[in-house]
Amino acid sequence: MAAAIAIPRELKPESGLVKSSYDNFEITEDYSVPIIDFSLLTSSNPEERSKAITELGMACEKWGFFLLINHGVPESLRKSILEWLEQLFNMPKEELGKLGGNHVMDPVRCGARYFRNRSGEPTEMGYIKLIVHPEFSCPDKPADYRDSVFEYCKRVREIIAELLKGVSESLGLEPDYISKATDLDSGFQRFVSQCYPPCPKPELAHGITPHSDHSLMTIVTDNGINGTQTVHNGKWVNPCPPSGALMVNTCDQLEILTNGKYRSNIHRGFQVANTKRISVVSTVGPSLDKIIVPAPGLLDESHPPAYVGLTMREYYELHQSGNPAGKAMLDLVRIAKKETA
Ligand SMILES: O=C(O)CCC(=O)C(=O)O
Ligand SMILES: [Fe+2]
Repeated sequence: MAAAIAIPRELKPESGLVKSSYDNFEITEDYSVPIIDFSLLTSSNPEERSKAITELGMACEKWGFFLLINHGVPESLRKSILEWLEQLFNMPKEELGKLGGNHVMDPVRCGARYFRNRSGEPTEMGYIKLIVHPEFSCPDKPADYRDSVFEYCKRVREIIAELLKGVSESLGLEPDYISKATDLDSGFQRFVSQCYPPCPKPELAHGITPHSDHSLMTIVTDNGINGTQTVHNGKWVNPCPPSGALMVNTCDQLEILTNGKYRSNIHRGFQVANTKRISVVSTVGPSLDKIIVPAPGLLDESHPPAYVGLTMREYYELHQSGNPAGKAMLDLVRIAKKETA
């Protein structure tokens, strides 16, 4: 039985926009982010593969984030998705809103949402959130892109399944441990996109509330205008992926499953001065009815379970029912450490 959890008031929908202490972190240009070569992770050369798995484990442990190259998603497919989104976000917001519902489990949700600019004023942006697996949902407007969206989502799901195989191995678990423990074949996948308006006053540019994602892993790409920033060592890093590279974040369900060894990363989507920015975010998580708990193989006397189990559905509904700043949602399932005498 999953534990009953009270939702703190500040996470309820009526609370609206959330300010966060992460907003005060400075943005640094001085960094070198981990890059994982997907072709090495799937290489038939055991040495190459083993090295790539070690690098993957390091990236998950030290950053909770990496750039993925040679992933095999055709550029034409990515472009087609962005073309569709461009048309979708050109629709009047009221029309966009009519394409979907309002409940967190509605398969299509879209319309306008808000973030704060630097002076604290709400700024409107377009968004769409689709549930794309195990059932695939996608509006038919604008027409003719459904097959591309389906294909992109399938490719992303396959990449994440392969990455999670490597993650299992990097932890010394069986390659299919995470896939089995999460019932990944029926995993809960979403396709999310946001359209940030250009910011006419660069000094006021800002972004959505810093947060961690609810799933196992998230893959992010954009219309070539980079703006997904990630927290590392108390600073904001803007990784600026090389052309075609995908950004990968580790998420809350992976933190729970690894008992905190691979922690979910805090990130935010940022507005860019004078240019419209469209981000494309794909989250892949456990099957909705699976209760996710720390892997027994990673527990011992000095590493007791650090999180209580919830089903993915419970966790997702809690995560989406408010505006969870930072890791507020994960904090709800964290077990307080026992005081030692
Ligand atoms: O829009 C972005 O750049 C990131 C969005 C994001 O983090 C999310 O949708 O979970
Ligand atoms: Fe996110």
